[in-house]
Amino acid sequence: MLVNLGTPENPDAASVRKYLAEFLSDPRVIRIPRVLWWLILHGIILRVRPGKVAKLYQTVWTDEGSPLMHISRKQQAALQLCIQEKTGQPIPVELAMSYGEPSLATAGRKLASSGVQRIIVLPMYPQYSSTTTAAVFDGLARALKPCPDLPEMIFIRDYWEREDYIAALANSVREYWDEHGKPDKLLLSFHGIPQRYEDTGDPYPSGCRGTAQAVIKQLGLTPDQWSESFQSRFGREEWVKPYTDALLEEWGQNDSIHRVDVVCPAFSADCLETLEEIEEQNKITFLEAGGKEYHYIPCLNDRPDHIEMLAKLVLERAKAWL
Ligand SMILES: C=CC1=C(C)c2cc3[nH]c(cc4nc(cc5[nH]c(cc1n2)c(C)c5CCC(=O)O)C(CCC(=O)O)=C4C)c(C)c3C=C
Ligand SMILES: [Fe+2]
Ligand SMILES: [Fe+2]
Repeated sequence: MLVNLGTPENPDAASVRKYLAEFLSDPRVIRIPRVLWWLILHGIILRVRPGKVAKLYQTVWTDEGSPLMHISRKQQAALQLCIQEKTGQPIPVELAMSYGEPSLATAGRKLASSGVQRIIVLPMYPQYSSTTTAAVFDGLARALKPCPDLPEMIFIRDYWEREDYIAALANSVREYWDEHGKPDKLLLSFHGIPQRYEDTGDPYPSGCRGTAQAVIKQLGLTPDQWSESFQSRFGREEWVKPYTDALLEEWGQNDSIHRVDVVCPAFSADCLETLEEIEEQNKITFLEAGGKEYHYIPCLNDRPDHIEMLAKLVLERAKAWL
């Protein structure tokens, strides 16, 4: 079972409101006292944000729907094919989303009721976070509550330390540079979390820093040729730094930095946060601050080396079962 975050059904305010209401009600995501948060969420955020964010979704929406959903479906199909080729067995790959459809409940019950007795759960987050990976765990446990006969389950916690994952990332950057030349700076921009979450034990930022170090080592870049940063802040509290937008603004003003390339290794699939925030908004930030050239390097999506890596990851865990 592949699991990703989820996305609105349509790029309109009503769909985005429904999606945000579910996402932002998860105590793994927003950690402030429930009653206070309920008042803020329903009193302010869900009145103002859906309309604004729906417009952003419209800029990245495709004929096949939300990029995140469309790419997740392609990953699902490619992984199923790859596993079949490797094992000779038609092992079903189900797709589920933490928020929205196909929900963990829909996918979990479908598998359980079709007689599946062993499930490998693969949250599509290379770096573990309490806000994402643990939310999948909670959601699955909740979804399976009505099920009297639980299947056996393996829950994959993270996979950023795998050599083949790091190699796929490095390959994607190298291939991009073969075609488009090299930048003055490579920015590895990861989705952020509040600093308070790291301070109270969420290991996600350290996983991101570890990922960056490993990729950079494979690319052979020197310290002046790259940076890591954290994007997609939400709310007023301090998030993990450095902030992607602030760093790009600073680089734009720097006369010796003409071209920047940005890659987003915390995302296994392109989505609003990469295609709108990084590819569109932050490009404007960098260019308006004085930068000359800005390139966004896509996520691993359904690249063959990504799918191959995911298949190996899953089959290694399933070894005792096959
Ligand atoms: C590594 C993955 C992610 C982490 C960690 C993460 C933490 C996190 N996110 C929010 C708030 C929002 N995120 C939103 C979109 C979004 N987030 C991720 C991934 C991670 N989030 C993805 C893949 C997406 C894109 C979904 C899509 O439809 O394409 C949004 C919705 C958009 C918006 O309103 O801006 C919010 C809100 C918090 C608060 C958080 C950690 C505490
Ligand atoms: Fe997010
Ligand atoms: Fe965002």
